[in-house]
Amino acid sequence: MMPEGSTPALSPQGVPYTELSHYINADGQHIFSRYWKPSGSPRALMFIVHGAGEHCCRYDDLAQILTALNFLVFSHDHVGHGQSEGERMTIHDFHIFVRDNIQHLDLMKKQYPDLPIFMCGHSMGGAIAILTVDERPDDFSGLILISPLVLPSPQSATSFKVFAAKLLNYVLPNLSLGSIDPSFVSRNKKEVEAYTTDPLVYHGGMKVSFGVQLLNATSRVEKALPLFKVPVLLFHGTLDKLCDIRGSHVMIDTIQSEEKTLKVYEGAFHALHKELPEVTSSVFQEIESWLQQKLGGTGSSNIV
Ligand SMILES: O=C1N[C@]2(CO1)C[C@H](C(=O)N1CCC(COc3ccc(F)cc3Cl)CC1)C2
Repeated sequence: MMPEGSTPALSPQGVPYTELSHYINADGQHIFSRYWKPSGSPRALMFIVHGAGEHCCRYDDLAQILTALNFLVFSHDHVGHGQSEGERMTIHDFHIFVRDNIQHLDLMKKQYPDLPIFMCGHSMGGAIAILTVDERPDDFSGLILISPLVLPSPQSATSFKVFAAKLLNYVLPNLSLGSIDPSFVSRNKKEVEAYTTDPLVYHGGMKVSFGVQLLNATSRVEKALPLFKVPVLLFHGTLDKLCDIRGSHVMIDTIQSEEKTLKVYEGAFHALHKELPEVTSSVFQEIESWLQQKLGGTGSSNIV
């Protein structure tokens, strides 16, 4: 029974959190979490980190591929996103995303203390992933990045816009910089349609204050790269207009990891895991073989 007079906390969609898997972050906010479990006992954990304005349930396809490899996949909606609490796409310090990531990581390490852990981040989620691994390098066996935010794209952050954003942040932090153009997300029309019609995706404008936090993130990422040693598998499309492919080239040239691979997809847009079939199937195959090689041996459900 709920204590006298208190109503159950509801998700932004009006669902009681008692009915949703979630954890409570350091600010007391309900963070919607998601788990995809393999049929057999898991041989490793994969922590998926979503990007700006979207949510973790958009990673169902990737999660299915991974559970078939006997990975237990877990993720959550960042504060201000999807089914988690918090004003939509509003953050006063980018590190909050990293802090909440580490809390979820520690919850899962407690439950599965002996399993290797990998992380996969897309776009802004790539920046969050890089900064999470940078804080806990010994906790991760590898990092997969799908068009990560390392350098802001010249479109979204011209030097004037950067200057204006930082100045405006003091006077009009809630001014909108405009919303993400769905046609930049993918060449796959069905995926653009899915993105545009997804009620859990935030389609409002990006606040100046959020843009400034993203710029903070890119400078923190650039400072972290020279000390980065975890194995990395990177993917980027040459026609990505949302996150500059130069960021992935800078990353692959700067990190100290012995194992580092960058796969470039000619002509591809931003969300490579939701691109034209030949791109997305190639990305999933590359991820599968990279993980199998990291874990040594097949271990997939079909016995060969
Ligand atoms: O499938 C997917 N992918 C998504 C959506 O759905 C793309 C989105 C995502 O994370 N980003 C795309 C937009 C980009 C804007 O960047 C800025 C804007 C203003 C500014 F001042 C400084 C920067 Cl850096 C950040 C990263 C996740």
